[in-house]
Amino acid sequence: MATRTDLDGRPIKPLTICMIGAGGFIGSHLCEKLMSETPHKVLALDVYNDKIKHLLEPDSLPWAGRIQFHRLNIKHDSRLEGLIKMADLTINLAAICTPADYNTRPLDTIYSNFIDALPVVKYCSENNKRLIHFSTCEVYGKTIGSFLPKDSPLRQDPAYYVLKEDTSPCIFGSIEKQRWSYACAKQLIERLIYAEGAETGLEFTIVRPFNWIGPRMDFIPGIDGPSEGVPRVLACFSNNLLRREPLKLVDGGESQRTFIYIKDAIEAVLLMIENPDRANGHIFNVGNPNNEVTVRQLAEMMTKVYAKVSGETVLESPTVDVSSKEFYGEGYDDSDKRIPDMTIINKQLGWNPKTSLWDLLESTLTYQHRTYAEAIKKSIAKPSAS
Ligand SMILES: NC(=O)c1ccc[n+]([C@@H]2O[C@H](COP(=O)([O-])OP(=O)(O)OC[C@H]3O[C@@H](n4cnc5c(N)ncnc54)[C@H](O)[C@@H]3O)[C@@H](O)[C@H]2O)c1
Ligand SMILES: O=C(O)[C@H]1O[C@H](OP(=O)(O)OP(=O)(O)OC[C@H]2O[C@@H](n3ccc(=O)[nH]c3=O)[C@H](O)[C@@H]2O)[C@H](O)[C@@H](O)[C@@H]1O
Repeated sequence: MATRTDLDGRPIKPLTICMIGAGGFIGSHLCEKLMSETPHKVLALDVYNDKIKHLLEPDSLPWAGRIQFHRLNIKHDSRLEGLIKMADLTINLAAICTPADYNTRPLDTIYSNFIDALPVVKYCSENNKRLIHFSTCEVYGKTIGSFLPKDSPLRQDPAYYVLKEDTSPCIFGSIEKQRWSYACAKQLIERLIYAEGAETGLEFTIVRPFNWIGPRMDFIPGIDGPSEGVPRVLACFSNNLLRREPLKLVDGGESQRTFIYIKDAIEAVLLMIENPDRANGHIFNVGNPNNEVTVRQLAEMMTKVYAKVSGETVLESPTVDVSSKEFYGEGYDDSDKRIPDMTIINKQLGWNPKTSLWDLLESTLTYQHRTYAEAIKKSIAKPSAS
């Protein structure tokens, strides 16, 4: 492998990275990238490893020896500090991060996103280790514009909706709206990390992902996850399409999101890893402002793309409306619109997303069809056969 250089032309020394939550969606893509394109070593920590099995076995893989899996729960495992000490850099991805959990399991959500992250921050700070912590775009909550009258011309003014790391406020709903337990816990851990940076000199970078999507995201209920489980929207809609059911639009599907292809986002994380002087002390939005749609438009586009990649016809009624109470339960609320400002990441790392929503859905739904269509057919056929 040729010597890698950073954005300032300096050679990059091989690093040892302690990656917590490496077995999840983002972790699996980050491990894949680090193994195939860099000389860095990864200590991969997680409770599960199904999504990175292909990187761990067999022993003859070209990167064998550079990735080591440690099955552990950071809630209660004394090995954590030792592993952080062994590494040059810690990346913390571990979290409960599906909206269906925020209002039904708020205690677990708060513990996972705040309390369980505390020792990680402490060990990094005490041992002078760099930390890249995964937060979320949900810390912005609702836009200022959402409080204006529906017909206010100010709603068209980006100052009222574009989300900027150093100036936008964090606007959450009332305590009864337990959906915000996640955003609030993430906000507090961000504030703690920032304070460690200011008071004790912790070298940190905070990442705020804006709806990263792609293969291996979450699970398909009843196939590789619980039948009653509710994953994030990409997996919910994929599941509906695979089962030839209408896609469920929560509260009319009017909320807006910007979706980014996981592979574009991972490029940004790699730049952060390899350019500490440019990334330390910063909070970065990582999203694709050009890929904005309403959830209804996302459903329509996924329906069209899935018909193309699977060769199946589209249902007569491809979508159905459901209330948020019915779908998520009491205490659900929503972010209205999420457009990331890209000024800081552009200035510090020169990074820009590349992939259009259509293209990322085409590659992702091709993967979903190839991975799950047969298993779904079998699971549907089973009950009637028995
Ligand atoms: N995917 C996105 O677009 C997105 C958006 C915003 C924020 N994030 C944040 O990025 C991070 C990773 O997200 P993801 O989409 O990969 O989620 P994910 O659920 O796929 O991955 C999280 C991983 O952490 C592991 N984990 C959780 N608690 C643990 C514990 N106590 N000990 C050990 N491992 C534990 C889980 O087993 C899982 O494999 C999370 O912090 C999430 O809040 C992701
Ligand atoms: O990915 C992100 O950036 C963040 O956003 C997600 O939050 P959200 O975008 O609300 O979660 P999704 O489950 O992906 O839902 C997106 C929208 O689709 C809607 N939805 C979801 C599922 C469904 O079947 N139908 C449907 O209309 C939701 O109500 C919501 O408005 C999660 O909070 C986190 O994983 C993460 O922090």
